[in-house]
Amino acid sequence: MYHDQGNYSPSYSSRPPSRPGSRGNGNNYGQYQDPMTETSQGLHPPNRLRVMTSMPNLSSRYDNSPVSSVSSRPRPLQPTSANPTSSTSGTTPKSLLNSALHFAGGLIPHPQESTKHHTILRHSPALIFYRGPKTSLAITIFSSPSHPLPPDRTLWLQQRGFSGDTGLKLKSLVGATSSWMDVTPSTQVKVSDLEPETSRAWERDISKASRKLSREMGPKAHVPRQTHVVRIPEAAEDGYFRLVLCVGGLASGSKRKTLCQSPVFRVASTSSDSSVLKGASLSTMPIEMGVKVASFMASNVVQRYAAPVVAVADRVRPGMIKEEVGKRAFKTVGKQVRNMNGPGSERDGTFYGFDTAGPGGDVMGMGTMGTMGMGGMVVGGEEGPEQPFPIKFQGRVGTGTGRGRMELGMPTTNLVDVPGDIKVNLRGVYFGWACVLPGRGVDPAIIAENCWYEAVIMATKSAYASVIAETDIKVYLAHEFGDGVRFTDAKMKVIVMGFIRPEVQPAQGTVASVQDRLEMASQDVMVTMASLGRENWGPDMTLDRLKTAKSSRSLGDKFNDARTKVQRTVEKVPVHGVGIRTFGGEERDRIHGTGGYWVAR
Ligand SMILES: Cc1cc2nc3c(=O)[nH]c(=O)nc-3n(C[C@H](O)[C@H](O)[C@H](O)COP(=O)(O)O)c2cc1C
Ligand SMILES: Nc1ncnc2c1ncn2[C@@H]1O[C@H](COP(=O)(O)OP(=O)(O)O)[C@@H](O)[C@H]1O
Repeated sequence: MYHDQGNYSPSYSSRPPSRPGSRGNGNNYGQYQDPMTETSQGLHPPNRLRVMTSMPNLSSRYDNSPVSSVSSRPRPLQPTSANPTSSTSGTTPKSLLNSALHFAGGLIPHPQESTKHHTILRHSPALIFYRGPKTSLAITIFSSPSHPLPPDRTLWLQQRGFSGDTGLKLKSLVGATSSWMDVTPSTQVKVSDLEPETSRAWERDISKASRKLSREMGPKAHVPRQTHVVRIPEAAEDGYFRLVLCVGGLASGSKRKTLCQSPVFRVASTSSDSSVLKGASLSTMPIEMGVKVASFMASNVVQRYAAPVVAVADRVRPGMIKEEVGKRAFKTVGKQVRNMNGPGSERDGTFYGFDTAGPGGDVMGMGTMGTMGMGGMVVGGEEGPEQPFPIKFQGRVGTGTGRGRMELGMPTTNLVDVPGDIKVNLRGVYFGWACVLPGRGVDPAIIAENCWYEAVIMATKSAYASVIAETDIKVYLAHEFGDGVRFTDAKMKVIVMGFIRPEVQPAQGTVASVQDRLEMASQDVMVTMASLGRENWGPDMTLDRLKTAKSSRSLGDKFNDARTKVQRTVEKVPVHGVGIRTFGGEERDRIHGTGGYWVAR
């Protein structure tokens, strides 16, 4: 702790968990909930004829009037944020979009398509609202017992009515010459990694589809093999798509062979979009009515939330994202670290006596390991943090699980509402300073204002399967606040000063023993205390430095700063959640990579 006489004395006494609870929802947009996850209690899709004829009565149908829900299973799209306890009425963007989603989603009556040996079942509704880099589609692949899925199976996104700008973008993004885009999910996860509500909904879909397949093709003609959550790249824009299951065609260099295709689906944002009817056929026409309804309702409401920000964003649009991304020194440093085979990685392995897991796939930037002096106890040089550190951000204290407190005697704060770029770029164990802001959840007698504590910051693989590679951020403050003290919901500022080590992931299906975790944790705390105890590593000096770095910038740089700020604001406004496309989708695609995940059945 800084400006305090208290000694650090970790308490390792075991106490029972007092409040087991959930983690943050992994949503970058704070409290905002994904409209797609709220459909489970939503509206019963009106009958087909009404779709075509009821448009003039929309306002009376959707303005404030709760409409009774007859049934509807959850429509899983986003396993990290399923929230079945939602309202079905009102004029919030989400409830309006829900209505529209059900309104339109029930209209295309082909949730599965089969060939002789393969079936693709679509779990997601036919109408998928754009939700930024997390736009995704869930399917389950079935195949006949004689045709298990080959390991080199691939999934491709094919746009119907593919042309114009979108075509060019897709091509430039994948460097391909055709309109097919490889969207094979990058990560395999276990069923236990899935959000339970979502998992159950998929299982219900699978049982229903299995029964239908048995009736139509004979008992057990096709059996479930894999469920895929495919990330729909932003470059795909609005329009009609289907997924095509193939074998070969990637690095293997072999020719791509089509096995089966998914039912068609529609990706729609609420931006005014001339491609609305592109790719639509007679059988999909009704859905367009739904989309129009949704756009009409959502854009009216969303305008109030997002219009000012989007307007500003549009003015500063050119090149902004490039600058933003270019400024991410993380990337370069991350690469350096990844290239550091040899001394650095060996040190981590032996230092903690574990096999260390490096950053996965597309995760950028682990930060810098600095130099280890003083018998391996400090990170970084005497002159203070090295680029890209210090990195400052803020989050909110979420609910804990009680596990760390009980098992290690070390409670850790699960930080939620952390900016998306932090969750995407940090991966591993870091050290720095943290300050709990006065206000909600904070007893001023226990936590003084403006008090910076030495902190271990853990950016670990997200607890639930997620469409893009994000981390959960946990903070351990090197201070004993007393028995059972919590500051849930408080705001916390964090300054990351340096990188200690990659996260240690024990072998799949196992957890590190309490003793090993305690060993790692106490080593981290010691490195943190020793490193931050040096002259140029204090919080005040760091804050001054951060300020000076800003004030010594040229006017041009400052202008860039301002633009970055606008960009951040845009990213924070839940525009993606309500289906508005902002600029920079392609850059985001590059950052997030193919994304997606799959489970074996
Ligand atoms: C400073 C610190 C570092 C830790 N590092 C690791 C680690 O690398 N791997 C691991 O499996 N557990 C590690 N742990 C232990 C778990 O993260 C611990 O069980 C966690 O605090 C429990 O929180 P949770 O229930 O929210 O997951 C560490 C704990 C602390 C306090
Ligand atoms: N030294 C500390 N570091 C971080 N959080 C602390 C500390 N002391 C108390 N807390 C509080 O305790 C909570 C975590 O404890 P708990 O809910 O038992 O979860 P866990 O055991 O999962 O870490 C934090 O959210 C925070 O409010």
